[in-house]
Amino acid sequence: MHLIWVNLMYKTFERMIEIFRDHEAHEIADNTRRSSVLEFYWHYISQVKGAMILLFLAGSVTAIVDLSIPIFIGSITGYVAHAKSDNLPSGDLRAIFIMAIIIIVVRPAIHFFHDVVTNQTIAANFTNLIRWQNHRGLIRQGWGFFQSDFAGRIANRVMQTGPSLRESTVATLTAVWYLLTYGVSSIIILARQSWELSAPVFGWFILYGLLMWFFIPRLTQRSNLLSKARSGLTGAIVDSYTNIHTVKLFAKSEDEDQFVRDALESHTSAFHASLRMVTTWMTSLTVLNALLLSATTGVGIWLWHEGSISVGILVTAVPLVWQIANMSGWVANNLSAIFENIGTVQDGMRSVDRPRIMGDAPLAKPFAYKEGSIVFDDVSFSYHQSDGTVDEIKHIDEVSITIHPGERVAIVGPSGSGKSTMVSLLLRFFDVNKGRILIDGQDVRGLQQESFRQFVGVVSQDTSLLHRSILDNVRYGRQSATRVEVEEALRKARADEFVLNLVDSFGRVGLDAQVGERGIKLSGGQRQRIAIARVFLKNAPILILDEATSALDSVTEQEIQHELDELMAGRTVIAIAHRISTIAHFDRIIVMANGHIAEIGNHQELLQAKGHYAELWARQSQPMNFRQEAIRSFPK
Ligand SMILES: Nc1ncnc2c1ncn2[C@@H]1O[C@H](COP(=O)(O)OP(=O)(O)OP(=O)(O)O)[C@@H](O)[C@H]1O
Repeated sequence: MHLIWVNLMYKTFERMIEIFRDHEAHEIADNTRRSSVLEFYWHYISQVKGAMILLFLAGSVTAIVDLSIPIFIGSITGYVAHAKSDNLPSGDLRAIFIMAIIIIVVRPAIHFFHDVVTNQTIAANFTNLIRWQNHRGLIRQGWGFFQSDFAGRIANRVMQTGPSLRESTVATLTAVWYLLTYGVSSIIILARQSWELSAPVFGWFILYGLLMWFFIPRLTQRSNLLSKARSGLTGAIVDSYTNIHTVKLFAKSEDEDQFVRDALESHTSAFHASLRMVTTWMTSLTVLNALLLSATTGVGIWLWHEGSISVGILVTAVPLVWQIANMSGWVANNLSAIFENIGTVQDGMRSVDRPRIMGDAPLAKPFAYKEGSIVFDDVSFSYHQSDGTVDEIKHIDEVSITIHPGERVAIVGPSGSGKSTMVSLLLRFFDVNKGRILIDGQDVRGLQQESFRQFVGVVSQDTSLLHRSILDNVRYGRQSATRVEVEEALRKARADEFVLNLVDSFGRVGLDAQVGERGIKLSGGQRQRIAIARVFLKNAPILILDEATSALDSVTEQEIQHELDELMAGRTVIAIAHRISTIAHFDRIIVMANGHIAEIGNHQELLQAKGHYAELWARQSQPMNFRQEAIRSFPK
């Protein structure tokens, strides 16, 4: 029965902050400008004001209750010094009784309240509210955003910003506020007895303030550098693990060691620099506290000797300042943690508090599908360089083409000629620098991106899968699909057989088997077939096939090609291919060279033109002729 009440009480506190609250209104990445640190803090704190006010009140009451203890010690000493042991006046007895109640009941109760608000209400919920909102903002960033940073570093920033922001806020509201409440009250209490007695505490506060003024900016700056070094280190390590295949393949372990070693060395020296500052700051405080204690004791004894204060006041003053000295170490620890955490938050802001790249325009409209026409109208585009400037090279150069509804168009051309970039522009992963791209007469820049991408099925070159089950991966094409529909899509993509035999390390089989991070437990061809199954399931009216069957053996490719041809019927298709034989039957073929359209026409027309395409065709046919020749001349 008791347990139920205890659980209920904990639950009440745990539910005070709703992590997934009203998130659309709180997306920081929607900001068009970057926030200051204070604005960034306020953005999150303002969402949990109630809990923060409770924490603030609990901290204030704790300081006042703690303050009463030296006062009571002083009072009791006073009573004992003047009264006889068998005859304590009833007023003194009452005061001792009140002190007992405060120590035995009130103090534990208020500490419990403080802890329950800090731990149950704030710790987990506030941290994860920040992480959730930051992740939501980041995942909506444009593709280009993720291309220009380490995934590990971005993840580290999302993970670190939450706890650091929470810890620094809680420490400010508890430690700093405690010291202020306790210290100012002490000065008032001592000054009411004698201003000389309060002078050391007063002086201590001024020197403490000066120390803070000197150390805080330096601590912040070094913490910033430390945090940056930590993110860089995580990024370097994660990058090695992510690309482990390349590392092994090229026997680059030594080089990778050096790469991570460099990052670790930068981190160590940033750490040393930060800790040097912390050690100097702590030592200065210890000296300051020693001065406070000896000055208060000296002044107190002198005043008592002069007869200006009683022994009770002297016995109150010494533990009062002793508590300030004790706490100042704790507060200093908290302060250095606060600034280390502010540094981490500032580092996190480099990823989290960024204007959204390639977000929807403010008045973006939902896409209205009509018949699937696509127009590239005098499109030019250059990628941005890592310093944010636009590359001088035109990666797409004044391209104009109209693709009619239901038309199948192939794009061929040498590597780096801009084929995939054309597709990225159509999907609005990047914005054109000149011209416009229209789908069904609607400029993609004025459309809600998710609304038109719903109508486009894409099999891309990079067929990495999510670390989830086969079922979840295929359902990425259409969440509402039934298991039977998923099985049918897998059958069409010739993936049903190998999926049936899949077993993961937890014994899950078939559709429920997990595929491993980025699908590495599957072969390249198997991953590609899962990606094709997704597109079968999505059943979108516009298809983009970027080297969709490049990883397949020729038998499987032919089998799937038949299903793909059926899927393509009546849909607008753009297919990128290196193997021309797979697209020779398309309605039109575009030959790209250095970002522009070099040739355009159907297979026959392009062969007759005797240009790049004809040359490419001849080259690709050659090995086959040679092979056939070889087979013919093979001894029977
Ligand atoms: N994210 C990027 N940032 C900067 N430059 C890029 C980026 N992606 C591609 N490029 C450059 O744009 C040019 C065209 O690349 P694209 O990927 O469109 O070529 P492609 O014809 O699809 O090549 P492939 O056949 O090898 O896939 C290349 O010079 C490439 O270096």
